[in-house]
Amino acid sequence: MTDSARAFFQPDQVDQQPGRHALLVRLVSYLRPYWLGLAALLLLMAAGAALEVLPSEFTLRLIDHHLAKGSLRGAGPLIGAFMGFIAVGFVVQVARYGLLSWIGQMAMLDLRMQVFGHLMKRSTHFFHKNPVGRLMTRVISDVQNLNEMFSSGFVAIVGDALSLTAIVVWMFSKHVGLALVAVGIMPLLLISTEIFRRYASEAYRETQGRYAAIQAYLQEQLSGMSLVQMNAQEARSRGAFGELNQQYLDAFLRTIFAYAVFFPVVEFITNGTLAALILYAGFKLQAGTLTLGLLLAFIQQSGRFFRPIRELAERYNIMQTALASSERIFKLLDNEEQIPEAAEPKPLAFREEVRLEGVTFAYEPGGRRVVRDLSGVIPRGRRVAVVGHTGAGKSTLINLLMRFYDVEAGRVTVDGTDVRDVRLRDLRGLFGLVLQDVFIFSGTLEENIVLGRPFDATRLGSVLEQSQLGDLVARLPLGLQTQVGERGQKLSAGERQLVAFARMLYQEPEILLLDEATANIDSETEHKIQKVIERVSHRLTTFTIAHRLSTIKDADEIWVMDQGALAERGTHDELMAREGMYAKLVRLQFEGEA
Ligand SMILES: Nc1ncnc2c1ncn2[C@@H]1O[C@H](COP(=O)(O)OP(=O)(O)OP(=O)(O)O)[C@@H](O)[C@H]1O
Repeated sequence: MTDSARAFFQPDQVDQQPGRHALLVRLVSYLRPYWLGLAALLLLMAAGAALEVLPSEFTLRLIDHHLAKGSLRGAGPLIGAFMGFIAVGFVVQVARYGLLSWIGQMAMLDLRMQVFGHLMKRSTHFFHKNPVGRLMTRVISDVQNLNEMFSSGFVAIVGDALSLTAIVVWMFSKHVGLALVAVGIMPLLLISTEIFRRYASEAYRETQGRYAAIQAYLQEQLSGMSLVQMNAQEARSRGAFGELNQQYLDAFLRTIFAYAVFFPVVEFITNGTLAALILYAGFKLQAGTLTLGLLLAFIQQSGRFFRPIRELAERYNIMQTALASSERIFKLLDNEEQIPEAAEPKPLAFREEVRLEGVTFAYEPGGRRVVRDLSGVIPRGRRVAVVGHTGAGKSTLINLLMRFYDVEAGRVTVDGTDVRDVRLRDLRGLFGLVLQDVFIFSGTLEENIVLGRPFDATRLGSVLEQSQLGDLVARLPLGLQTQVGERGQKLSAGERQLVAFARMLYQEPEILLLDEATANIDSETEHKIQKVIERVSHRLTTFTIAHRLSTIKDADEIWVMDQGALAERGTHDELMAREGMYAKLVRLQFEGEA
């Protein structure tokens, strides 16, 4: 992998250590709509905690009151009550689990929708900087981590704390000495948990970032697999993937090491405490100040007592992962890279012209100017074509017209109104865009043409005919209802382009923006399409970018771009007579074709 690619796929590091408090406060705000459910959950957890001590109470009574006397006579009500409590405990557990999952899932749904909605408003620039796989991790894994935090971290810690309190209260109420021995372990456990936490948390954060990097790389490689295979780049791809995986593994091994040491240490401490408990009880039993039933009940209870403390580190990790996830999600939600909407949008009317006035633009602030002081008019109903060398800035003009980017200097106007002063959707609604790279959604052919706009069978029929798609539809057994596959893979490149044409015509735009739009179509179909364009361009305004100059000979005005500036403009005949850059381009192409 090259250094630049490596940098692109690196995990997006969060700038600073998270302000935990602020993160938690912000996270909790997502639970606010479900406060009633949360209150019920708290009650259920309190009931669950009270039920925690019941088995020990049962052991104690059964042994001391019945078994110690060598008979189970009269134990019926005790056993009956215990069974009853088990049934109640069962219902409480089910309700608690159900409610917990419901609240968690609802909050996650809200958050996921918010993140997706936020992504939809980001600018093209933002998407060029952030790999798709990484953004997918935000919406899927990171949000899922938050759900884990809610169910296994945050709420579980509250549940554990309630259980611990119930157990400690029970222990002290039964035997202060034994209770002190059991509780005496706590500082030791807490210290070892803290040491573990410090070591593991950094490695854990890194693991998460590395994971997102693998996902981002994988997504890109899978999308471009045919290119990889075509160029025999499998070994290189595998190498790069291996490198990312190795980094993930290294980080992961560090967390595993922490676990490998931590759990035996905790086991050692808890077993030691159990031994101390039995030793202490031995003396007390001899002295007759303790019953066997109480000792067994204590041992039983101490198992429940250690479990939450032991799990604290696990819960902490879940919290840590989730906090890192929330930090990344919030960083994304706080990203404001978007094309700003006008504060007081003006109405948009296109009756006369779209005008570029001294437009200058660079993709990166302070970077190379891709368009330089360019002025031009696209009058309504006219056909303007742009030609020029590769990289001259032709497609960039489309980006500026549709406001995928904003100009650095100068302005773009529609009937005198700056495009920055009108609503984005109004502006973009003016244009119908057909690019060389057509994006097709999975779904049916019809869905791809109508694209969520109101269905109109007559319009669809006319569009099919105009875009020369009718033949294809007639050939397909399911016609318009044919599934086109992911990114339209079941269609040929030319067919995809015809679909893009149909989609654009169905939209009924006022201005057609065509960027190399007929590049993938065979000559015969292209000829037909040119006829369509010609026909619609009598009622619509067209702005065409073309490499094949024969297709734009009839344009009302041709702009010849050179390194971001307009080198020449005029009709085909005028430009040919000028013997300048355009004439040279035409001649070159003519010779090439000959
Ligand atoms: N998103 C981007 N970020 C940075 N630079 C870009 C970006 N898109 C395009 N460029 C650069 O801007 C310049 C103009 O690109 P543009 O796509 O407008 O050229 P073009 O004239 O349409 O070329 P072609 O005929 O090959 O389509 C190119 O040098 C390109 O490298």
